[in-house]
Amino acid sequence: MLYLHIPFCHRICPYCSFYKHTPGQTSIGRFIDALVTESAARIASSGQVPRTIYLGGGTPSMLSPAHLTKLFQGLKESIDFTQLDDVTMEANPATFDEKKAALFTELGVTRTSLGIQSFAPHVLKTLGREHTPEEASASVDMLRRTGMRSINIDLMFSIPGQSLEDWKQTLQTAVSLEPQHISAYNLTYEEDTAFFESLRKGEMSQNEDHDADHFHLADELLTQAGFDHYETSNYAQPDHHSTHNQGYWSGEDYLGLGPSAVSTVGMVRHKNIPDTAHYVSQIESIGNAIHESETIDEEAWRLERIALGLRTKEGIPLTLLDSEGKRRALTLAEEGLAEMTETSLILVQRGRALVDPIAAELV
Ligand SMILES: C[S@@+](CC[C@H](N)C(=O)[O-])C[C@H]1O[C@@H](n2cnc3c(N)ncnc32)[C@H](O)[C@@H]1O
Ligand SMILES: C[S@@+](CC[C@H](N)C(=O)[O-])C[C@H]1O[C@@H](n2cnc3c(N)ncnc32)[C@H](O)[C@@H]1O
Ligand code: SF4
Repeated sequence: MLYLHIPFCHRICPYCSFYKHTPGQTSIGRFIDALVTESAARIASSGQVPRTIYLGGGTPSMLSPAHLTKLFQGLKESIDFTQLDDVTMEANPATFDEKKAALFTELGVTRTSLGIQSFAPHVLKTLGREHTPEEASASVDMLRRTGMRSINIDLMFSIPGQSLEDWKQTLQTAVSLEPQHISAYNLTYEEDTAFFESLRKGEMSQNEDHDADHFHLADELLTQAGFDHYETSNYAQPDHHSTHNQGYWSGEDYLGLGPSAVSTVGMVRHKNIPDTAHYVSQIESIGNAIHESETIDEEAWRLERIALGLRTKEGIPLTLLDSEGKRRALTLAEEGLAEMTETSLILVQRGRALVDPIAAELV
């Protein structure tokens, strides 16, 4: 698995804590050279043969056709694209036209994840998004017309000012566009964001009842529309589950390259420097941009497997739980929040909305 971080955005959304910035004076050509150099070097030194590639960000779709072509040509020098199961690229509506959409497929992208967030104009405004609902729908149509194998739509819920009816209409519009995958994220107030600051000042407030109501509505409506609710925030049509993201949840090794990207190979986690200018100069001078490294001990690994595994519909193997955890798991089953099989603990519908506090209780 290979993750590549493209840190550029046209505008910074007030809820987003991922590493990103406007391009400013960055030489994007030099950045792409650095990413290609780093990919070849880290693939060779780790012995990892990627089966999936994920281009995230930031906003990879805002790269120009020439820069996208340069990036993919460079990657193809060290990666055999015929051996890949899946190549995902994140895209924002209104950052590509039909010609660029056709180029995505031509270059080898098989799955596009579109950050639509909402189809309600007032919610898009609260989120500081640049696109209109019409542009979002047009982007989905454009990708489909150019033969994209799999289209994901990212949506967000429990946003201040978003009623349950707004959320229902957003879900219905998303379903009517017939994407193969929908991600529905509960808004989180991440530190160092404008939303977090508004929450701290009391200008925004969190409402756990809204969180649960919006979660259950998505579960009901999307499941009825034929989607498999395979992870807390993810719904897929048959055979369109994200293999790359499933790799993260099941604890596979992965390489994460580009500024701020995280890798985990053989219980060692590396994080690249979250600064594009430093990233480029370090790759050019010493060939890597690793900023933090840690060996994950067994206990930390166990806790991570529980927190991520409980989010999936397969649940967690009981062998991950200590005796106290097993006792708590039995209580969860008695309370109707989980199901215990001979080998696994799986959250049932009522428990799935409470996955984070339940995971905290089990460890
Ligand atoms: C890193 S963003 C990149 C996608 C793309 N740039 C965009 O904005 O459409 C990936 C997704 O994470 C989700 N996301 C980002 N910040 C979030 C937050 N604070 N709470 C919940 N979901 C969030 C959004 O749905 C977003 O589409
Ligand atoms: C929030 S998820 C959205 C996934 C999307 N819903 C889908 O189905 O493909 C993707 C984001 O997670 C972050 N991300 C994923 N893998 C990463 C890694 N290895 N290192 C750093 N960030 C990563 C990036 O910001 C990326 O844009
Ligand atoms: S949500 Fe997407 S477009 Fe908005 S700042 Fe984050 S990465 Fe950029």
